[in-house]
Parts: sequence; C-alpha cells; structure tokens
Amino acid sequence: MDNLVKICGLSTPETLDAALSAGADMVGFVRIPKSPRHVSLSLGHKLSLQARGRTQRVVLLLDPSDEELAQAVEAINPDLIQLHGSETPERVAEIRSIFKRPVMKALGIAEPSDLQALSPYAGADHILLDAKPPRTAGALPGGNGVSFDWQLLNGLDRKVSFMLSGGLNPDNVAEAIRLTKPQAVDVSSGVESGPGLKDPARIEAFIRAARTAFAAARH
Ligand SMILES: O=C(O)c1ccccc1N[C@@H]1O[C@H](COP(=O)(O)O)[C@@H](O)[C@H]1O
Repeated sequence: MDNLVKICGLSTPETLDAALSAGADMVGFVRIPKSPRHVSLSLGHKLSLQARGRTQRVVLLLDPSDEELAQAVEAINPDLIQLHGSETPERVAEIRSIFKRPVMKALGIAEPSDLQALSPYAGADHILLDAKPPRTAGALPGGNGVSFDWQLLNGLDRKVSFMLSGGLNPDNVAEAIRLTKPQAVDVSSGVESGPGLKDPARIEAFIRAARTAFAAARH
C-alpha cells in the first residue's frame, strides 16, 4: 500500500464513475444499515461490477457475523474487507482465514495510549487510523467527518504502514499527508454535499490534492 487514495461510501453509479474517472485507487461500499451510505447486496453487486478491473473494491462492515460476511463477499467480491467495529485480533485472523481476502482493521485514535492498540493487530493486512466517533446519540462508528489530532502520530513507529482517515477533505488532505506521512488516505463525508451525497467535483479535488501531496512527500 503506497500513496493510495480511497473514496469510501459510494452508492450510485454516477458518483462511482466520478471516483473511477478521477483515478481512485480504492472505492468503498458500506454494508452498515444505519449509515446513509449503506448499499443493498444487489446495488453493491452492480457497483462492484462497474468498478471491476479499474480499482480495488473494499467492503466495509461493522462486527459482521460470518453470514453477513459471506453475503457481502458473494455479492460484492471485494479485493479487501474493511472492519470498522470492535473486532478482536483473533476475529480479524479468523475472517482472513475463512474468507481468504485481505483485511483492513480500523482503529480509533483520540489519545497517545490508543497507539498501543496497533501492535496486537499486526496480523491484519492493513491498519486504518480514524477518529473515535463523537459521543452523541446516533453517531456512526465512522464516516462522521471528524478528525483526530494528527500530532498524536508523532509517537508512531515510522515503520508502521497505515491508511489515514477521519475528517479529511480536499482542503486539509495535503496538510494531513505532510504531517502524518501515511501510506494511504481515505475519505467519505469530506467529499459529500450532504449525508451520503457524494459530490463529483469534491472527489476530483480530493484525489488531485492527495496526489500532489504524496508526490511532494517523496522529495
Ligand atoms: O462511511 C460511513 O458511512 C461509515 C459508517 C460506519 C463506519 C465507518 C464509515 N466510514 C469510514 O469512516 C472513516 C472516516 O470517514 P469520514 O471521511 O470522516 O467521513 C473512513 O475510513 C470511512 O471509510
């Protein structure tokens, strides 16, 4: 995973096309019913076929059962499974072994001690560092457009590879890359005009800004 840009929560053919045309390295399909970005299995199947061969397809789930995973894997045929709940390292290993797909585990960061959660997940294929959800009623476990203090990652072993997310948008992604030096970035609500409504112009602007910042970070 190097200098990759993921656009998450795509739920229409038109906005998926915008992400593909703008060169997204990964696109995410959310299978979380309470999310405004949730896709049914049939829509996920259709969108996955549209993206096949053009980008990596990611399915995002929250503490999924084996049955939920089996349905999502069959319909969407993802290249990567993103787990955004409280899945233990053992459950991550089990999911990798049963479904034979790489797994990305999301971890919430709010204070320095949260970085200690990374090493138990060394068996995951990728780590996604996200903000912890706000403590307000109805808040989703992710996709809230909330950032964490990027300076917290100063304490991270630089050999650790991670994808950065949480409140990224076209205006702040360059600064986020400059400060945290992630291997990849992920955005959902920061490229929307309203909850679940992806904005093609913001998708394009985000990818352009991230690419420029990754290129600058290499020098
Ligand atoms: O996008 C969602 O609806 C979502 C729902 C539940 C868990 C995670 C979700 N998305 C992921 O959350 C982060 C941050 O999103 P944002 O850019 O701050 O809106 C990102 O990794 C999404 O993949």
